[in-house]
Amino acid sequence: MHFRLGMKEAVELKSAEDELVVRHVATANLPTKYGHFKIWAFENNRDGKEHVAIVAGDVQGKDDVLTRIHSECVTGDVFGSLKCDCGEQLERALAHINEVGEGIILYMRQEGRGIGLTNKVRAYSLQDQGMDTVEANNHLGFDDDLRDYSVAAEMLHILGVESIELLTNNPKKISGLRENGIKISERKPIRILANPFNSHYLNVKKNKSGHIL
Ligand SMILES: Nc1nc2c(ncn2[C@@H]2O[C@H](COP(=O)(O)OP(=O)(O)OP(=O)(O)O)[C@@H](O)[C@H]2O)c(=O)[nH]1
Repeated sequence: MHFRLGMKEAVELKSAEDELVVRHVATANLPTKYGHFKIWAFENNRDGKEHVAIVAGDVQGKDDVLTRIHSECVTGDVFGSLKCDCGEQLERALAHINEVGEGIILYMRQEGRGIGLTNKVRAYSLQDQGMDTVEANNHLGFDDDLRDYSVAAEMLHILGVESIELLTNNPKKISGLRENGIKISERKPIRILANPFNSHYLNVKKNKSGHIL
């Protein structure tokens, strides 16, 4: 059956769609070495960026859902770089959520704290010359951290969780999500052992960027 929309309804529908930043595109099964998950694909209507949620169990309508908001780190997540703590945190989170049997990882395409992969490599090159992670960003003309959590919050709203326990050491993630209407019942620390290549980076995160380490 087809309905023809009047001009007024069509305009109202268009503006409601325009307000949605992100839309859910597809969901599929994702068996992994950490356990069996569902993968939800999302697309940002404004910048076309693709983000995914990795979900264990049925989280719709649930409280205190164990959740990690993970920003993309190709070097750490894919290549096993020892310069940061990203890859290990992602693995820990996947294993932990699988153990609990219910939870969410949002994998946000915010590479390099939002500056992108090429600029992160530029920043790494400056770090090779002695700058720390914050100084390198600033030298390139960027703030330390360009991330915003409104898209992540919208994805959590679409997944239908009531409240979350957030796996993070970063207080800005907590305030950024809360500002966007997400209830966080608890922060769960995510502890990683330092190695000789990332210990300076972790100290800078603690002393300059406010991470709880
Ligand atoms: N610009 C820049 N980005 C980096 C560097 N090292 C790692 N990153 C990025 O930092 C981000 C870290 O993401 P997350 O692990 O989700 O966030 P976090 O701020 O460490 O907070 P938690 O892990 O939740 O405690 C990723 O996007 C990495 O690509 C660096 O030296 N410079």
